[in-house]
Amino acid sequence: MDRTLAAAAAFHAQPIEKKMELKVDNAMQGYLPMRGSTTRTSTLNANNKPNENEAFFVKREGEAGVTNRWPDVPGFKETTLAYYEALEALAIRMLPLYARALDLPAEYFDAKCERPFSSLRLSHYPPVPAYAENQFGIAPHTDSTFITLLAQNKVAGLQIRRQDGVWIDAPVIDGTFIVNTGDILHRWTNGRFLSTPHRAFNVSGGSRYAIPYFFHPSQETLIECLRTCRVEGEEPRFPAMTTAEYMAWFRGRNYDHLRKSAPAAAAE
Ligand SMILES: O=C(O)CCC(=O)C(=O)O
Ligand SMILES: [Fe+2]
Repeated sequence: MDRTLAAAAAFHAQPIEKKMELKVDNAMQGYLPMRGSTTRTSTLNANNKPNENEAFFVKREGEAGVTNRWPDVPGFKETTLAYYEALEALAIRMLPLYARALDLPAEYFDAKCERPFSSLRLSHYPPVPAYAENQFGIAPHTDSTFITLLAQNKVAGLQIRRQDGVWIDAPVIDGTFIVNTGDILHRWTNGRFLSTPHRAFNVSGGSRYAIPYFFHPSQETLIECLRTCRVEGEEPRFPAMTTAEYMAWFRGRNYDHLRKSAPAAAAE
């Protein structure tokens, strides 16, 4: 955790020209500049201002279609890949908990998440002394994931929205992870599991880094209402879509460099 947070700091400390050499591509690999995203998929808030953060994305090394881009930062590749592997293993170990909680066989999700279509995000939130109206470090949203494993931050700033609509500060507990349920699990369970609304600011006066690991099922896995999540005769609330289809829609809306090529379909 500490080493990966340090790698995030080292990456973002580079001059902007170096970072721009690895500018994010259509597969969401590389560097997303400041204000390069606006969280448009969110139904929580009319997000219309770009997010006050910059980020670097690492995808699953060795996965078909993945060509990670690596900066000239000593140890960066080794550190981030080791962290990636450890978090992938942790997420996979958690799958039986979800399966059992949904009255499914413990191994139900294992084969569907064999090659997780995941990513690691290394974000930098520069200090913003006073956020404007409707401006955030990252705007209110839910993640697209099955689950997100978010290493606890040394610098507070993450807030979570309770079901009654009140935003609360996520408690900072050293050495732990926050596990956020994402939209894929929400859809798969026909809305039974709620994806966690959250947002972040940085009013600390110094830099803030975050290293969420976004865990998704395999690309070809069909996310279709689980049989234990609806009663006989009830219609699924969400159309069935593969992980890859869902992600294409999600990214097309939120990331400026992908907007033109975004598929128009499938808005909820
Ligand atoms: O900065 C944080 O603590 C949360 C980041 C986040 O929610 C995201 O990148 O999706
Ligand atoms: Fe998030």
